[in-house]
Amino acid sequence: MPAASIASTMDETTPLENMLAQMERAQEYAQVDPGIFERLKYPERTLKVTLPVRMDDGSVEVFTGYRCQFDSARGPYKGGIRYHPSVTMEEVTALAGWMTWKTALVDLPYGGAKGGVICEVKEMSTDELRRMTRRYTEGIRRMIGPHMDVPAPDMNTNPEVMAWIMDTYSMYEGYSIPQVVTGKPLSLGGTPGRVEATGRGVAMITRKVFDYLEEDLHEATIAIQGFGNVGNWAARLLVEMGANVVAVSDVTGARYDPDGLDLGSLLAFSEGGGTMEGYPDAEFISNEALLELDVDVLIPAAVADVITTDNVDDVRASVIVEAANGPTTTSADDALIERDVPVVPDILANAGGVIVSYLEWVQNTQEYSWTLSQVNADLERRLTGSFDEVVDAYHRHETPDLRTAAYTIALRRVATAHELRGLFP
Ligand SMILES: NC(=O)c1ccc[n+]([C@@H]2O[C@H](COP(=O)([O-])OP(=O)(O)OC[C@H]3O[C@@H](n4cnc5c(N)ncnc54)[C@H](O)[C@@H]3O)[C@@H](O)[C@H]2O)c1
Repeated sequence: MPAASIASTMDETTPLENMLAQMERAQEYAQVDPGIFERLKYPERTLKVTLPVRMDDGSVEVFTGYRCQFDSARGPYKGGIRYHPSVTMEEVTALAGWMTWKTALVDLPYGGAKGGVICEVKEMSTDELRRMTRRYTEGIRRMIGPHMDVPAPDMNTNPEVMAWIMDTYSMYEGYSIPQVVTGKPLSLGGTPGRVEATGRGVAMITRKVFDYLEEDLHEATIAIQGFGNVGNWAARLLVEMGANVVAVSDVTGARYDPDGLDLGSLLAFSEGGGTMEGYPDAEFISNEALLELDVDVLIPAAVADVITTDNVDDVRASVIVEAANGPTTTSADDALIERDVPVVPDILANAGGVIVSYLEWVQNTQEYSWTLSQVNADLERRLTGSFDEVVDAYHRHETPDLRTAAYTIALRRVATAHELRGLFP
């Protein structure tokens, strides 16, 4: 059983229940129209697709996939596609809801969506993954489109997978439509800066929260759960900013060195296909132990529901920056509020990815391209501006935490769009 599922069964709430509780808590401050608030608790639609795929040995395996479109009041649906054994319709719905609040919080002209396929990519060849991706794209192609719903990468999907989706969609339409997905390879209309955007945003937000707390990021100790796209870029950029990354993990476990890890060697090892379990240096500890390290910053950057009532009392970090979606359950949040531990919520901390996805889509739509420094400057402007808005709302509304402040802003923006558009018909 994957660790993610173990964590969720031990805790009392699911990601969807956590999201609804986060909305309820913010409604006290957002005070949006009760009818609109009721509407915002449910997705507009979710498609379940059955995907028969020819495997390399000639057999046929049948996969299940989903695409949930949560809300489109502010613009086309936007959200990643995840390949993971723990994908469920309920999890995809929560992730689509979080995308809705995230795009609203950072003020992008988008709604929210999410997709997922239940599969174990480590056990599949590239050809099998490509055939599954094409079949999934065929399954959801009536829902997606450059002005309708624009997918992007998430866990275990990458620019190559986006290229297959773009190709399959374009084949059906009869001409090339790069802007149907973001996170594409550079030579297919991808933007410089997209691959590292989420990790860069996490690093920028960590620096920003340190400035806000009037603490020095230089030499601050940092533990990061998950050393995939988001975790490894956040680690590199935080080290560039002078911080001390002392622990990182993947699904096999964590490596810990209180004096700071040799990140270059870890990156080379993992890029060569190595796992934390097989890495020869630094102390090997469990993912659970990483979450409980006495560090300045804890960055969960893997799966949902890892900070729960079971371990929250043992979490000793002074600040938590949520790079993963939904890493903290509602009751764990209550304990962190009680202890005054600042948590930068996922819908703000990991919004760098969707911001640069938006910049990619804008470039594709305008058939024009930007430089890396233009992209990074725009990312920083939007993300740090959103952080300031959240801090302002936190003080102005006297919300219990930054998450409630972020949701208050997001709920009001989405509700205003619904109010202005009116109830159909
Ligand atoms: N990629 C993006 O642009 C993006 C944007 C916003 C949010 N996120 C979120 O960030 C998180 C990580 O995404 P990613 O793109 O880096 O994925 P990834 O697949 O590149 O990396 C995931 C990492 O988590 C580890 N992992 C998987 N299951 C684990 C478990 N049960 N316990 C501990 N570690 C585990 C993997 O070994 C890997 O190191 C996800 O929650 C995702 O939704 C990603």
